[in-house]
Amino acid sequence: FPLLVDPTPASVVRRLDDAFSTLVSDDYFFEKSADCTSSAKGSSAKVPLFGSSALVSFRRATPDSFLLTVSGCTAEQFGWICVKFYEERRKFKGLNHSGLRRATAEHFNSLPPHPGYDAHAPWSVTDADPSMTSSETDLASEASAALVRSLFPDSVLEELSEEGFVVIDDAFSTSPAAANSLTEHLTEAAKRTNQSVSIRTDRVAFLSRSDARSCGLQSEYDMLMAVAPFLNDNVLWTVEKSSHAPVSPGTAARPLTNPRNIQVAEYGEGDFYATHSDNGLDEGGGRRNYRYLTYIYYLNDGWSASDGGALRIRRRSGDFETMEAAAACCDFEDVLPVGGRLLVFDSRLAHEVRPNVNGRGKIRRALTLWATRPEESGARGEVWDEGTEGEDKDEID
Ligand SMILES: O=C(O)CCC(=O)C(=O)O
Ligand SMILES: [Fe+2]
Repeated sequence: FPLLVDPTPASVVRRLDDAFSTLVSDDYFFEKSADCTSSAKGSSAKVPLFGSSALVSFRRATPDSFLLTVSGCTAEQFGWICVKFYEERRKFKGLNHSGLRRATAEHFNSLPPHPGYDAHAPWSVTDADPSMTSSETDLASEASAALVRSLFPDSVLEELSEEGFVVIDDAFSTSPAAANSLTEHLTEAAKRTNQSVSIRTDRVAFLSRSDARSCGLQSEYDMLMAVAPFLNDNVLWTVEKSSHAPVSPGTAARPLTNPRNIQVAEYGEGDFYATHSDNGLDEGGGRRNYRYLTYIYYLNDGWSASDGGALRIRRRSGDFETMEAAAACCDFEDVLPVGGRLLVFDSRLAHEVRPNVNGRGKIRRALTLWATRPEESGARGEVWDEGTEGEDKDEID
């Protein structure tokens, strides 16, 4: 689909070419290789996730238009590549993205969400951070598997299954300097989400393992990634009658899959997130996505009740259609976001982040990962509202 640009000063063309090169060299989704050309006319890259033939190229078609071409992949993979570019669209300021936007919306309206990545046992750092040596990644993989084993004795697994959530204190000790370094990352990468400020006011970014490493948070990243492999091996998974056929790479025996990136969120003074479910019911009675368990690791040294910012979780609130009904019916527990605390809960449960009211400008920070369970979620595609107001306001310079 064509991406139009008008007018086309040489500097804009260069900037767009550079944006494409930077995107494909920085993102695990793409891979530059010998047969991927980069010339005055444009450049291309492979998409190893979708096999050896998937290719994306970004070329100047006419003096005032660019063409993004995707080849060698299935229709579903094409949809995922469109989503990827759409997520990165702000790097291509000045282009008309309506074709890309339409393809992304079509994808979301007709296909299920991304199933996630295989949750190896033990969690293998090598795949996530190929720039490290194999002895470094072996050590990190073993350390995170051992840590998670120690954090999830049977009593914790039982509590999680009975209550739908469990709080694990002193899971890890993170230096305040590492936590503070996230702010710099958030300034660069971060965004307010597309959700309205009446629902949430935090800022989020997604960190790859090398991003996490650059903030000194690689062990925290590994710990979060190692939970799904541990649970896959240590929980007796029951396949319910309603289950869908397994969606690769999830299987009936090893149902949890991992995303590649962890979310970091910052709540400044007054910031909050209203009652929501990370995987609520949609209009058709299915689930909105594949999320099955939410884990949140808090980075806030010396946080106390008077600072606010508790995560208020509603017991047994997974099957309510509206959050108002869940909040009215279900009693809650307030979990303070104290440093080193790991909270694990059923992603269906209603919860909210109470306002940060510490009064001293202290930022509340958390790392979040959602373990996904494709075959059991019942999700069939997210509802994508093409008319989302204000979505693209900042696209044109
Ligand atoms: O930071 C927290 O405690 C929870 C954040 C949350 O609910 C979310 O990001 O979905
Ligand atoms: Fe949430």
